[in-house]
Amino acid sequence: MAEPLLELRNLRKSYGALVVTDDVNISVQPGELHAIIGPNGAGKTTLIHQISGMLPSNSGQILFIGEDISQLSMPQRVERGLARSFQITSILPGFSALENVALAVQARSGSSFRFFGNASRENDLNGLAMECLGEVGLAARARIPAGLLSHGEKRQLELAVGLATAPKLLLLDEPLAGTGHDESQRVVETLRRLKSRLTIVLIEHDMEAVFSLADRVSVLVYGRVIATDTPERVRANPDVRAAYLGEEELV
Ligand SMILES: Nc1ncnc2c1ncn2[C@@H]1O[C@H](COP(=O)(O)OP(=O)(O)OP(=O)(O)O)[C@@H](O)[C@H]1O
Repeated sequence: MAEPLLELRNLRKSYGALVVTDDVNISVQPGELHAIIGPNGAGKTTLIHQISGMLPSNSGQILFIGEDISQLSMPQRVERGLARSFQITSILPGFSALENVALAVQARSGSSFRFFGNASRENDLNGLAMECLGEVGLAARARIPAGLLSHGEKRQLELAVGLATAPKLLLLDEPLAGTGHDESQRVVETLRRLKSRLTIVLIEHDMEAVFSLADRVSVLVYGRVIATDTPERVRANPDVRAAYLGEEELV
């Protein structure tokens, strides 16, 4: 196997006596879509927070492209190409879809845009932002105020904002949550397109989507990884099936 793009080594997070992620070891290969599934409260969101730098870990290491990034801040991780999609709550409803993405492009580009005149700067920003919107299938909705987009379109906009940071790896926390059937199909198609050029770590409760998109799946139960394998093998794994009894159906 190639050198992993992202490697979690013995990662752990606890709140007092409650151990939320416990000795987590996961390797994400370049180009793969690696899903992390698990019953409610298994620690999936906490793990994404630890990887993105939103939450410090109690122990363990996070290696990204061979570098130990465990002590880096969230912006430093984004700079290195490790981004998470921003939640709907971070979208500015009064600004158009294009402006939302352009702001994210500007944040990434920092000073490099200062040297352009205003008009050309705006053209460059908008051009890059339009590319991101095009990738998620929202180009036709670029001028609509974000607050007027449907729920599914807002989730696509979150993806575009994530893409604006030019990531090598995108962390996605439940991108299908709250979407209807048609909308979720659109987001799945977008993810299928993105996975051809990006490495993706996906947390998702929609098992149909997970099993159709993922190259490999890690299963987290009570903060521990009980299996990492292809979707077919994970689905057939008796420990995984037992962990899911009474939970979401494993399709
Ligand atoms: N700040 C916190 N303080 C104390 N306990 C917390 C905190 N954040 C999360 N937890 C606990 O950690 C456990 C894992 O939560 P987490 O949200 O990571 O799980 P999850 O797998 O993402 O769940 P879900 O699938 O329901 O979103 C839960 O028992 C939760 O109550």
